[in-house]
Amino acid sequence: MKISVIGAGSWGTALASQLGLKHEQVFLWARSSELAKSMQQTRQNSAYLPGVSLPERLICTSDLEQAVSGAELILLATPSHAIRETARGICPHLQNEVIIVSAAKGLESGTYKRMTQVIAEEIPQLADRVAALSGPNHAEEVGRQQPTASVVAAASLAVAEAVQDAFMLPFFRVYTNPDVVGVELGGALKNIIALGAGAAEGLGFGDNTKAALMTRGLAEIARLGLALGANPLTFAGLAGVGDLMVTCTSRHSRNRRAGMLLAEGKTAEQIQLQTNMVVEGIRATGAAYELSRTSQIEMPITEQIYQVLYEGKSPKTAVLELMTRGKTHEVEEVALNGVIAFR
Ligand SMILES: NC(=O)c1ccc[n+]([C@@H]2O[C@H](COP(=O)([O-])OP(=O)(O)OC[C@H]3O[C@@H](n4cnc5c(N)ncnc54)[C@H](O)[C@@H]3O)[C@@H](O)[C@H]2O)c1
Ligand SMILES: O=P(O)(O)OC[C@H](O)CO
Repeated sequence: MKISVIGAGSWGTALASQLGLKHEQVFLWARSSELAKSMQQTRQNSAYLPGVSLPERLICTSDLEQAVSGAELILLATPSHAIRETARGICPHLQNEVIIVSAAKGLESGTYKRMTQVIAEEIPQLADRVAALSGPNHAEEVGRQQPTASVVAAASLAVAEAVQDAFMLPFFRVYTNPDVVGVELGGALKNIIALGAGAAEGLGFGDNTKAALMTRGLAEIARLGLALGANPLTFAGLAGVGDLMVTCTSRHSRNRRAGMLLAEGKTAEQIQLQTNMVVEGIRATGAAYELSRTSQIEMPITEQIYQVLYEGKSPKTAVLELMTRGKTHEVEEVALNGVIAFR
């Protein structure tokens, strides 16, 4: 089986190196020919995942046609803002039976679409063979083969199981879930709450504050998810609370670190310029804020983080406004297709 990983950032590199342990023909495509050459020679991606050795048989290339032609499984691991152009770029080189997996966690700016929707639009002939991989997965730990659980979502069980089979290793356990909407929204929206958790930490607040943000953050993620057609139970799983926990607390999280910089008074623009790595939560906040307005869903934490990122509000004021907003109930049950969900 030929597998291609498109995008040689931290996540693409970690997943390619994992797949290279299991499959004979694995290609890792980097946009930069220098990076591809250096990875091929040194067996390291020192720019994005230093300290992780790439398996000998992994082929690193910047030739897109070489990477994808004849592949049976293609993993798109660029940042979410590059997924549309990446899907468009691979399209002419594809064979019919290929499965495309999105590893990106974000929503498209302007359209607010999920990544599998974007891919299906660009490669319509494969719309029923597109899946999303998500969960509490930091590249730095997967690259070092630390026990990790992940979830693959696809409308077709056969597609989800094919991806599950391709990725399963003793240190990487993959579950399937038919709820593509919930899995993708969980992965994209937790980054917003992680910005808040980092900001709270940067302001000197402790564990109570972080727990409150994570719990109420999950409530608003589930509220929007429900409105957009997700199964609310997905948010109790790996792509929901699992990823929220890891991103809000891990030293590896770029979104959490970005939040800490917000607390120091840095702007979103300054934070992006300070790192070569993507901070998905910044764009996701804009998308979620617009979605919450059009769906008339209350997302107070997202709204405050939006105002900090895009309107210059101070994180301290945002915390005060969250704490002093009108009183409300914690749990409101709603019935949805026979499932009891919490609002
Ligand atoms: N890093 C992780 O631990 C992790 C885990 C799970 C999911 N993800 C998700 O995976 C996606 C990629 O994240 P990452 O951590 O690998 O990012 P990264 O910042 O480490 O690397 C991004 C890579 O994408 C490349 N890139 C940027 N713009 C591009 C474009 N227009 N076309 C092609 N390539 C482009 C960069 O050159 C770089 O190689 C994100 O959506 C992220 O949320 C990351
Ligand atoms: O480093 P972050 O904040 O982009 O998070 C990476 C992954 O999404 C964690 O699951």
